[in-house]
Order: sequence, then structure tokens, then C-alpha cells
Amino acid sequence: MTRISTETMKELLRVYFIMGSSNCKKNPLSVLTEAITGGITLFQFREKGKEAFTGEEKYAFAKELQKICRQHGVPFIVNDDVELAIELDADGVHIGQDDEKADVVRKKIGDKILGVSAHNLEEARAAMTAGADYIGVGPIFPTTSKDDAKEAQGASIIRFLRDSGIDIPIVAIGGITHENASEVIAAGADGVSVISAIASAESPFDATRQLVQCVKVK
Ligand SMILES: Cc1ncc(COP(=O)(O)OP(=O)(O)O)c(N)n1
Ligand SMILES: Cc1ncsc1CCOP(=O)(O)O
Ligand SMILES: [Mg+2]
Repeated sequence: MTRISTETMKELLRVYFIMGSSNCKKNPLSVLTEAITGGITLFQFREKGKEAFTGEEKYAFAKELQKICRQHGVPFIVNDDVELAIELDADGVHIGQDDEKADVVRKKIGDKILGVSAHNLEEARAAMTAGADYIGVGPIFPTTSKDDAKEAQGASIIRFLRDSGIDIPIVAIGGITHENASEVIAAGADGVSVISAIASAESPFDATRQLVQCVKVK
């Protein structure tokens, strides 16, 4: 295996759907299937919160979601849990500033995709040096999907990072909907990452289709 190219990474980030069991109104397997049919380009398994599955249940749930992703050729990323990602032979891992250190994770996962959360220029530079394939920047807008989210910074943080020479693929996250997605792309993001815009939608399929239209390369 070799590291993913920057160009392929950017394409995968266009519509990046994140989900765990607590995010869905409907059956999570149906939500993921609808999102894939609607056009998501990357999926992250993020099983967090009070009611979240743990242990064997978490593993079995992850396996089911991974199977759906594999059937449709959508790469499967695991949030936080590096050991689970290795056990499942997932396509990658996403870690934040309070998780395992990025350079340590890079050594553990070899050429798998590594995503790192960054909230400022210093963290973005450090993620690049540690071997990240992309950075997740946010919250851009207010969000109710993450209990310990930092304050929203607006799309200007993306423009600031780009103007400061950050050329790694960037996905914007936090409060992103079809109404503001084009604003973050215009600011320099390669894609948008969402939980509620798809997982809480009456029709995850329609919601995904709408987002895909907003981030289309013109
Ligand atoms: C694509 C993407 N960007 C940022 C995050 C947030 O990661 P983190 O800061 O570690 O917070 P948790 O998601 O673990 O609560 C993400 N998961 N994905
Ligand atoms: C995981 C995460 N990291 C920063 S904001 C956020 C939550 C994004 O969820 P939503 O798209 O529902 O605002
Ligand atoms: Mg984390």
C-alpha cells in the first residue's frame, strides 16, 4: 500500500458523512445506505455519547457499517479508536487534539488515511508534520452534535489557513448544511463533513443529494 495522493484525498473529502448510533432518527444501516446512494464520498464511524455501543456491540455495529461501505466502494474511517481501525482493517482513522498523538498513530496505521482535527495555524502545521493526509477544521458554525465543541470560527478560518500556506486537503466541519456549504468551499475547503444535515434529515438521500450539488466543482 502507498499513502493516498493529495488529489484523491481531496476528491474523497467532498461530502464526508460522520455517524454513530445516537445520531440517527431511523435505522443507522438504512441512513448510511441512503447517504451512499445520495452520493457521499467518505464515511466516518463515530460511536460516542451516553448511549453509545461499546465492546463487542460496538465492534459488530462497526462491521455492519463497514460492510455497506465496502459494497459501495466508499472508504470507511474510524473516529478516535485506533485499535478498532486496525482490527477492522479500516481505510483510515480520524483523531483530534485530545486523542492519541498524530505521529504515533501514523506509525501504528502505516499508509492508511490519517485525519487530524485542527483549530488554528499551529495545529494545522503540526498535523502536516506528523503525517496527516487531511485536516478537519471546525466547528465552522454552531453545532449541537458535539458536546465539547469549541466556539464556532466561521468560514474565515479556512481562508486564513489557506492564505497562511496550508496546502494539505481540508474538510470543514460543524453546523454545515446545504445553505452554507458553498461558502466554506469558496473559502478554500476541499469538502464538507456533516453529521446532522444527513443523519437527522427526513430523507438522508435527498439531504445528501442537496449537499453534493452545493460542493460541485464548477
Ligand atoms: C472530519 C472530522 N473533523 C473533526 C472531527 C472532530 O474530532 P475530535 O476533535 O477528536 O472530536 P470527536 O469527533 O472525537 O468528538 C471529526 N471527528 N472528524
Ligand atoms: C464532530 C465534530 N467536530 C467538530 S464539530 C462536530 C460535529 C459536527 O456535526 P454537525 O454536522 O451535526 O454540526
Ligand atoms: Mg476525537
